[in-house]
This record gives sequence, C-alpha cells and structure tokens, in this order.
Amino acid sequence: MSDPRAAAWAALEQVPQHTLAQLFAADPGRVGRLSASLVVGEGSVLFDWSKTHLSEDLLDGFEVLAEASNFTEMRRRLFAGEVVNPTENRAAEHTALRGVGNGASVEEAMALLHRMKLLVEAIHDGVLGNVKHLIHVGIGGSALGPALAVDALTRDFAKVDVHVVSNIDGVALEAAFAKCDPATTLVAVASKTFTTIETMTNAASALQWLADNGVADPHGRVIALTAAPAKAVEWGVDETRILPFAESVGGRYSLWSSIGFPIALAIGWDEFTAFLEGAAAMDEHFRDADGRANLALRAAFADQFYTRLKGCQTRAVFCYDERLRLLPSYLQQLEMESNGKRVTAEGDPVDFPTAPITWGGVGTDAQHAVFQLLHQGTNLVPVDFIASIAPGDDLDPAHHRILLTNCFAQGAALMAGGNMSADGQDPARAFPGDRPSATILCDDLDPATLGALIAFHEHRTFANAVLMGINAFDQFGVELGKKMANDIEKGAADFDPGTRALLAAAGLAG
Ligand SMILES: O=P(O)(O)OC[C@H]1O[C@](O)(CO)[C@@H](O)[C@@H]1O
Repeated sequence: MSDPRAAAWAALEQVPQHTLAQLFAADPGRVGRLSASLVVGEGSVLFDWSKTHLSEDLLDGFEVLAEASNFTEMRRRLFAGEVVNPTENRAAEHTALRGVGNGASVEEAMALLHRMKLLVEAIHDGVLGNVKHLIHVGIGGSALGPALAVDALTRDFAKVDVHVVSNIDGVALEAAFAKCDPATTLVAVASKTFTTIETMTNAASALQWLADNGVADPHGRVIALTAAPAKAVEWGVDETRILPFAESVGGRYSLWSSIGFPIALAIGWDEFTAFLEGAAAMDEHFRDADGRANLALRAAFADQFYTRLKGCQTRAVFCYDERLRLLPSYLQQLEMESNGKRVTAEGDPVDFPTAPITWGGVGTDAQHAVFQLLHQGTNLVPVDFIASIAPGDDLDPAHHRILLTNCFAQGAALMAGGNMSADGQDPARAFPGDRPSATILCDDLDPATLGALIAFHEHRTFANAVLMGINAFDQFGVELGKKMANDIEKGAADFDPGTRALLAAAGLAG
C-alpha cells in the first residue's frame, strides 16, 4: 500500500481489541501508564485515560499513524508560525500569545498584549471615569471564550461586571441592558473581521441605548477588539481604544488575544497573565512530548479509535464543576468548527468520519437528564469527566464530596456495568458496561488551570486534524447560510417554495 496513512489504519484495524475489564486485569500498571499529571501554575492537572480502550498495541499502532501523518513536522510548523491552514494560506499563531512560538510572532503578540494591559489598567485606575459594567458584544470565537472564562473565574469577585452578548435576538441585549447602568458602562465590540452582522447590529443598538440614556459621546465608550483595526476606525472608534490582534489568530483560538479583554478587565492583569501562563505550560508539553506521552496526542488517539474504529458519532464532556458550565459550548465550536470537514487538507473527499458531535453538560445535573442513554442506550458515547479537587464553594464540604464521588462513580459504573435486579436477570435493569471515559482532575480551578485546560483541547483538536489529514483552521461551512440570510436582508434571494412560504408567513416576503 503506497499511502502510509492508509497502511497505518489498515494495521490498526487488525489490532485485537479488548474490554476495559480485560485491559485492567492484564496490566496492573495500566493506571500509571495511562494517567499523567502536568504541573500548571501552583498546582497540577491529572489526565487519566486508563478507562479508554487504548491498549499498548493500539498505542503502538497510533504512534505509527502519527508518523505516517507527519505529526512531528505539522507540530513544528504550528509552533514555527508556518502555514498550517492551506486553504487560506495562513499560520495559526494562538500559541504566540502565550509566549510559545516563533520569535517575531511572540514579540508582536507581546507588544499587542502590552497595549491591552495599559488600557485595562487605565480603566481600573479610572482614566475612563467610573466603569462598573462592560457589555461585550461578539459571536462565536469572539464571545464563547470570554463568556466561559469570565463565568468560570469571577464567581467570588470581578473588578468589572461583564455581560457577554452574542445573539442577534434583541432579547439577549435587553437582558444585559437591564443589569447595567449606562453612565458606568463600556461597550466592547469584539469581531475579528469587524463585519459580522450580529455583532455590528448589537454594537449599534448598544450605542443607541447609551445615547438614549444620556451618554453624550457613546462612541467614546467603545473598545474595539479586532484584527481589522481600519474597519473599527471607519465605524467611529478612536484609535486609542482599538486593541488589534494578528490575522493569523483564528476566531475560535482568539480568547488569548485582545478578544480576552473582558477577561482581563474582570479578573485583573496578573490573573490574566496566569491564564496565559497555564496555557503556555500545556503548549510546552505539547511541543516537546512525543508519542503516547503527549497528553493531547494520546487523547486524539482515543478520539480516533472511537470515531473511526468504533463508529461513535458523538463525544460528550461533563464538567463536575458549575464554574465550567460553559465549557461544553466552547468545545463545540472549537472541535466542530475546526474538524467538521469533508475534504482533506489537499481538497480530496474523505472516506472516513471526521469530527464527532461534541456535546455535554454539568454534573451532577446531567446524571438526572441524559446519563440514562450513556449507561443503557444503544449509542456508544466516549465521555470526558472534568473536575477539581479543591471546591469552588465555601459551604458544607459535603457538597463537594458528593460532587466528586458522583463523578468518579459514573466513570466506574460506565466501565463495570452489571445488573441491578434482585436475581440479576432483568434485562431492563442490565448495564452492559465496558463504556469508556477519561477524567481530567485539576488540583484547583484557577486561571492557570483553565488556560491549560483550554490549550489542551486546542492541541487535541489540532492533533486529531493531523491524524485525519484535514485542515483544522478554516471554516467555510459557516458561509453559505450567512450569505443566504444576507441575501434575504437585501431582498436579493430566490428561494425554494418552502422557504418562500416561511418568509411570507413571517411577513418577510419581497
Ligand atoms: O469575530 P468575527 O469576525 O465577528 O467572527 C465571529 C465568528 O464567526 C465565524 O466566522 C463563524 O460564523 C467564527 O469562526 C467566528 O468565531
């Protein structure tokens, strides 16, 4: 066989597969082999992949696949700031914002972050008057990261009260208005392109709200976060309040750039720096560790095993931590927009499944809603659990103890299975078991840990793309629907009869 990747897959298909029980029984050192800790900031994060079906033989096979996929060279290109997004002829330089990457890109990123630091500190020092609230308008990668990080890291205290608004549905913006005092509110307009219709419409309405409520110079209350500073100037933002970032930073990888302005404003610069440093610890690990010892690559091996060899169409992530309730939606964009592709990086149609559907929620809530299917449904769903050893609350320690014991019990139950009927025979009460899970256990959910967690998923996504030979950094799939909506707005569209009927029913026809 001439294609080395196809040969590696053919070999992987022949590797004998074993149940989780067999794998544990055969190898007393399995936990030590498949779980590892990474030091991040003042604590560490444990990545336990022992309850997945990865065997030593499968790991050998996947290491061959990584080699056949040019993984080491692709990773070098990523960190060197070379083109890894061939359809747009672009690098993907999110790691440079964490100080890990090619010298010139890191230097440029640090200069831009320094500019952001000065503005954040000036606002904290009152240079823009009394600022209590920030309405951050953006969508997709310009909103999901800030929303996640602000929600996760400001449970006890925020220097500024941040409201992230993404949806064009005015109900979302009105909800933010209801919580803010116009006299003490700034508006961040976050858009890489500074053209996205939802964001620009929300931005205009936010300014109108300021004007309607007595703010004399609404444009003077705007901070623009963008890779298109000229467009922000054109829109009326003063250059001193434009925080640019590089075109080579992808939207869904941009929370480390000025798109992270609301995070820094809410948690303060030192904590934002810790967030970047946590991500950098993961970058260095991903850049330097080889084969199965590389945590993100190992996770990608398991992802590929379940998607391609076991036909799993979804993967689920459950955070046993209320502070991470927005992580599943963040990961949905990261993974599905990156790897939901149907052609290879060379443009050939793929003949294998690419990204599974990412879904999930928070534990223990999800146990009482969707876990039935995980335990007894006919779909095999690989699950990730994420939890923190230190509690996020100050209540009776019983809260956190019960949270963690439930988390660990779910992984154990998915694997063990059994029958809960008195005679052990009732099929309705039977659990097949042998269902996989991975667990990520943080010492504490601080800014550094959150940074490392997100960076881990970025690198896992990239590693999956490399193993599949697809481009993780373009997203043309979002364009067609956008174009059609714009066509309707302009009255320029000729739609199918069903769509015409819907437009007529809503009073939107010609
Ligand atoms: O930051 P922008 O340019 O407003 O784009 C927002 C989002 O829209 C998308 O292009 C998808 O529609 C995402 O990739 C991006 O994060």
